[in-house]
Amino acid sequence: MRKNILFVINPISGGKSKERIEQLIIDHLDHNQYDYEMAYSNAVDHARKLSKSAVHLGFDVVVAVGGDGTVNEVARGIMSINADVALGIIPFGSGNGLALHLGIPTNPRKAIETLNHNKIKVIDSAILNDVPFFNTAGVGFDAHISALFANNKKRGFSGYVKSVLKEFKKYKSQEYELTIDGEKYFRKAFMISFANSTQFGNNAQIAPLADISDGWLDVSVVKPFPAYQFPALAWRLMSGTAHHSSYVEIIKAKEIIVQRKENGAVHLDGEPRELNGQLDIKIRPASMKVLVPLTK
Ligand SMILES: Nc1ncnc2c1ncn2[C@@H]1O[C@H](COP(=O)(O)OP(=O)(O)OP(=O)(O)O)[C@@H](O)[C@H]1O
Repeated sequence: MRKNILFVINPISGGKSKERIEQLIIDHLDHNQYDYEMAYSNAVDHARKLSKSAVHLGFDVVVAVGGDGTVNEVARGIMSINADVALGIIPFGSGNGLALHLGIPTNPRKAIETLNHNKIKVIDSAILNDVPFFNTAGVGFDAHISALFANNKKRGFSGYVKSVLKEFKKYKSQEYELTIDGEKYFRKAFMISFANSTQFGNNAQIAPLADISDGWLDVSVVKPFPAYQFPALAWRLMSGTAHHSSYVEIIKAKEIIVQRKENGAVHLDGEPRELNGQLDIKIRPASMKVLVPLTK
């Protein structure tokens, strides 16, 4: 049976031109299987609305052409109406954490070909104060960076690295009270990630043992560390060995309540939100269908 597929293209994600994408879709999508349409998001939250309308209209697949923020909006749009509709991803962001975790090629032609294979993986998602996320959420330094980076017109990896190095010198770790599945943990932390997948993006693995379909989140607490340890920790992230660092503690969780001494930025899939007071994070097992490569 033929399927209807909508491509939701974020024109600004990753600071990358999307000029070629329409032609690549025309050339490489299997037109025997799919009737396609394309739409461009024009502002924050528009991709969610486009995706929601597509599901209302009976589309079978909605594809996010962008990074984790676009994936988040498209997936939220799907989930709000009918979680049986599949999410596709053509990675075009700065980090592309979920796509990289799922093995979706960063080459756009290959990512389009992945859609033709029709292989579905059912993944978990999670909610933070009722807002869904699919890859990682967090508080502390990475949320602070995502808040700064969101106001920076120049997206992309090099801008990100510059912000990280500049802010690292100034940032102060904070105290948190975590209630993880009923048990209390008091931690001073540089940052805390609530990881559904292994990585934030760019293969930086904050929770190397996370499994996106196991019904658990990995809470990864990065403790305060001396500046000279920064390169060693960065190496641990990039080599998938963060769990072996004495500065990293990882706790499996289904529900986490976070109390903070000071309010501060929170990120969901890399996009910042100002959320004050208590944070309540819960896993939603097997709640989203994603088109993935045959090998996954
Ligand atoms: N036309 C637009 N103008 C401004 N912002 C937009 C537009 N369309 C979408 N957005 C917003 O762009 C934000 C960033 O998108 P996205 O996260 O996909 O890219 P990225 O941050 O470069 O990649 P990653 O999250 O993988 O690092 C999203 O939060 C989305 O709401």
